[in-house]
Amino acid sequence: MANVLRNSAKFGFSGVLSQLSIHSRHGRECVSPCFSLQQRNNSTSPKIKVDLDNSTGVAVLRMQSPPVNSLSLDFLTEFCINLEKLEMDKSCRGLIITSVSTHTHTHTDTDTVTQSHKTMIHTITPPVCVVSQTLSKVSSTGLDIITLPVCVCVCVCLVSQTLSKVFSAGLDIMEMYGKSPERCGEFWKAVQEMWLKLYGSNMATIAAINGSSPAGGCLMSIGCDYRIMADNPRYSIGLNETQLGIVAPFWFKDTLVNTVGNRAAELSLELGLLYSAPDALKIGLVDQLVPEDQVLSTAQDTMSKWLAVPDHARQITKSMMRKQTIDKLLSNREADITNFVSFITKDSIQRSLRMYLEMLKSRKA
Ligand SMILES: CCC/C=C/C(=O)SCCNC(=O)CCNC(=O)[C@H](O)C(C)(C)COP(=O)([O-])OP(=O)([O-])OC[C@H]1O[C@@H](n2cnc3c(N)ncnc32)[C@H](O)[C@@H]1OP(=O)([O-])[O-]
Repeated sequence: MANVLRNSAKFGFSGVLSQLSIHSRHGRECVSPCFSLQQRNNSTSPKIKVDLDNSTGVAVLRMQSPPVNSLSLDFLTEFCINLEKLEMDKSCRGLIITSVSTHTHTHTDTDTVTQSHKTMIHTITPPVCVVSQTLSKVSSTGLDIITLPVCVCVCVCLVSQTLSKVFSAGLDIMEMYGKSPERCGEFWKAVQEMWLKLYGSNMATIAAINGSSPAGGCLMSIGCDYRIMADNPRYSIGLNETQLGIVAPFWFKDTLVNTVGNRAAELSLELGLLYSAPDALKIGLVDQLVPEDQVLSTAQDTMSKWLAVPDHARQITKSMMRKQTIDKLLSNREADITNFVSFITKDSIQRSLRMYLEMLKSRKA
């Protein structure tokens, strides 16, 4: 739809119609899907797993980037590639976004070292199991120095933490802290791209929020058409940027206003509020609460209702509702990047981010 929206500025509303009729996947032949396991297409990348059920036309995209599904440049790039692939796949009409509820990420790596040579393994999150022909060791630190015999082949097996408490912790703060202006600009462009692709998607999109969803995680959720959240007192959702001393850009704000209305958005943004699930439901930040173990099945049931509406009618309506908001960013993209870079690289903002990171770590300790 992003393309359709872009073109529609040129062609007017009838242009949207004709564009959509070209892009419409099923027109009026909308069959209420049953969620069988037939013809399943799978795609797994390190941080994201996608299962597309061709019999229903519904894809489930699971974020699986420990420890908290933070949105790094790599993550966002993978996310956008997956979204684009699904968007181009005519058999895919609906997308559910969720986090893996219990996650076991296995990674193997090999290395050759000489006697007494100390190898530092950086990229491990605990618990970690390091296995070699002569060594078997468990580390709880995630950062270990091991001494190995001559030319031994090391097999590193990583079993990561579960992600059961988090949908997404939002933008990866490490991407905004201590980075060059060029890198910050590249990162911000990827954040824009994620939102443009999601908010303008032709697919019906549902966020199955099975964990906390602050800041960028909330943006991803409100970028979808519908939100179902686990009714768990530990989870919260909201655009809490001001709590970090940073400012949510206009298109975060616009998306929130479009979701909860001006007054609730004003309170929410200025105070950087994180809402409990019931409070999020009360202001309309999420549409439905369900027990945690029913989040995905409810999303699938709900999706069948969305897909019972003829695609072209739903897409044109979505376009009418979102086009203005999307166009606003499209016509200010470069200025928005420049603005973000000059803001985020300021000493005072960097200090705020460092304090926030320290707070996160001390809270953990
Ligand atoms: C203009 C810009 C707009 C900005 C938009 C944004 O999205 S700004 C983003 C706003 N986002 C927020 O304000 C959310 C901040 N995060 C949280 O509130 C909590 O982490 C949680 C509730 C998501 C999960 O609680 P939990 O008890 O399950 O987990 P835990 O707390 O123990 O964390 C585990 C590890 O992950 C680390 N880490 C965490 N988040 C981030 C991050 N975004 N990035 C990077 N790292 C992050 C944390 O430091 C810790 O590292 P350590 O010590 O192991 O090296």
